[in-house]
Amino acid sequence: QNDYKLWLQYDSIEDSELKQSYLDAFKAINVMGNSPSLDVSHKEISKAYHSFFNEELKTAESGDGLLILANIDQLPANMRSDVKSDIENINSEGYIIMSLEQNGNKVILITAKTDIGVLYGSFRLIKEMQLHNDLSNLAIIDSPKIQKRVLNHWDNLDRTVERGYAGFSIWDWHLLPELIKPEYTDYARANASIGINGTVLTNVNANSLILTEQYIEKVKALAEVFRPYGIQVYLTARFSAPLESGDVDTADPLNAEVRQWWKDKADEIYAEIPDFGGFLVKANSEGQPGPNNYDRTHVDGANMLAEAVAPHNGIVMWRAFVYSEDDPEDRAKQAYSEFVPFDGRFKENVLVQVKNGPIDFQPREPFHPVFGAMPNTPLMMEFQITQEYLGFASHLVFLPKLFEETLEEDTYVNGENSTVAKVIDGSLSNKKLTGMAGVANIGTAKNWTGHPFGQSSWYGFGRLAWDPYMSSEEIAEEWLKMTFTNEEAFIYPVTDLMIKSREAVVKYMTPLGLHHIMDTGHHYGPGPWVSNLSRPEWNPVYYHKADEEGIGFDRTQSGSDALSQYANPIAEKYSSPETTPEKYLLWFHHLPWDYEMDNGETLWHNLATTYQEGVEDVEEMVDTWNNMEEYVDKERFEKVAMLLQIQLKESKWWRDACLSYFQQFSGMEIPESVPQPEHDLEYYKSLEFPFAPGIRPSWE
Ligand SMILES: CO[C@H]1[C@H](O)[C@@H](O)[C@H](O)O[C@@H]1C(=O)O
Repeated sequence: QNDYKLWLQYDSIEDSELKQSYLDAFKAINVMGNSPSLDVSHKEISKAYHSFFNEELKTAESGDGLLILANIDQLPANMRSDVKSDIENINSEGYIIMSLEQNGNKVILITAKTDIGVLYGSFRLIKEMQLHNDLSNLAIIDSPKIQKRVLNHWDNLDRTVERGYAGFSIWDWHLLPELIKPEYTDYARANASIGINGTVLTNVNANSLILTEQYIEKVKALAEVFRPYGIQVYLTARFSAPLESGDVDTADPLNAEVRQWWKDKADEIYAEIPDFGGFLVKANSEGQPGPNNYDRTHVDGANMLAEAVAPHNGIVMWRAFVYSEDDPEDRAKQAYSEFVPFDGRFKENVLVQVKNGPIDFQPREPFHPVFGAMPNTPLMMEFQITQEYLGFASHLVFLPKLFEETLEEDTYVNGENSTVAKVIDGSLSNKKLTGMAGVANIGTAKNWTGHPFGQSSWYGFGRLAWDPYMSSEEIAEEWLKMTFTNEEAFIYPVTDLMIKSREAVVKYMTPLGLHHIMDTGHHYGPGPWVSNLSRPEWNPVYYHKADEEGIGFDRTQSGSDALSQYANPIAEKYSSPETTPEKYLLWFHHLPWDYEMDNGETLWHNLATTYQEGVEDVEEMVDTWNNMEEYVDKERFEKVAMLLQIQLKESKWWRDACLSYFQQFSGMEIPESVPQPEHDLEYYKSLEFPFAPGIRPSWE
């Protein structure tokens, strides 16, 4: 029950002084105007009120302690003038929450330029109470800094979820449009509460069936549930859909009939779903069709779709996650070389969607060099909330810490302080269209995300999409208070646990800049020995390049020269191992096992001790959590405790398997402070995981 409610627990407020102060400030509600979004705002506030105070929220026209909800257009003139200058400072989704005097009464006003702004303000007021903040003198003005804040569901129409570890897809296509599950509304509430305003319902490895009349009707039903919550639906467009429909015999983006097909398709969708968001496209990547099949470019493909949705204010999110034959020696270079030459040639309503790093959602990657390198193209950030490479839903990893690290990185393209966050919010080169996408970790699991702490990464993604300058610590604290309890003796240690969890996973999986050494195609557990996958770039050996000489990927001039895709001073600084941050050492350099590091010890020694530190970090997480029993309900306490034991066991598995494997090449002893591996290498190699389709995608 608790676990289902996510961060919308609305725990009853027990502290009598606090409760009284809230009841003094907030006695009744007056919703001015009428709309579905105002209705759901009213409903949500009433629900929270009842839950906090065990009292029904009354409506009233006036009086002391009144909460007024109104779009600015509905406000009486005197109140409008009270917030006149603030209104100029918010955007169409922003809101104002103000304590005001009215005819001798104290009231709280939530107002905005749109009803969705009022809804966001309503969730904010509720949150102020969840956080136990003071309500007596409110002056909150807030607007999202990024426009398109979108979840990407890698959900297939058969309800498997690619890289999903929390059950099946929540979209019950078979029973739609008739059966509208309460989960759809709860999904919308949760997303609206953190400002997510878009959802791509279908997998980027797309199925063109979703674009047929039968499915559009189902999509429409979901769009209707989401609309009052300010959430637009988007679909993935399979590039070969016109061809597969049988209407035309090509999908060439420069073919007139194909262009017309997409225009007609867009018209058909918009006739049913007038606020349809647009398309997300994975083209010419991992077996997906695309414009290259017809010797056309990504620009040709994206612009064709952009033209089709433009009359309806739709957008196209065109993914930069592509491979290229041009730089076979280094996959990290491929997206840059495929996309940067097209800078400035995409239509206005195209966002190029770029993963945070140049490889693939690793525990740690340097930022993607495309950020900053396409000043004339709107770039959308793509983060992965589901933990494909980070222990699935069995490991506790608070991802906002990872997201924050990327957003804070300095690209230096316009001098110092040209951060990735500024690329994404458009401020660095004055972009009109901005966006951030998160690959969802949501499924039919009773608690939505499998691991109870997986909810915090969903929550944190939403918060960072709203404000990419937020600190991950603040996010963790908010989430913990809203999800569990406000007790300080719980909040401080568990915030700390969450913050450290990200570095822990880096240490016990891929320390010192190692990457993509996970097992075969499912990516669960260690597999540094894997070398038999059909594409060389899918094999761990391609990335760590361990041999008798050393370990690491040389991306300097003497190697793949991927470093030259970054601006100076990065390119210069990272060209020598001495001046490369240790966290990226083996990302950029191939170094001998006895290379001496800052602490005077060899690379091998540091590799081994860092693996061990990762294990010790998890031990600390286990201890911290075990001390929290009195603050958490039994069900969630025990679930997290058991999962942490799995994480501990698997951190040792990672350490032992990787050190056994790498030791064959280093020929050096495992330092004394690190336990000897429990098994021999053959044992680790022999472990098999027959994961279900979805977790292991069908394109492999
Ligand atoms: C949806 O496909 C995924 C694929 O499962 C995954 O292993 C890889 O990380 O990225 C692909 C992508 O982002 O397109």
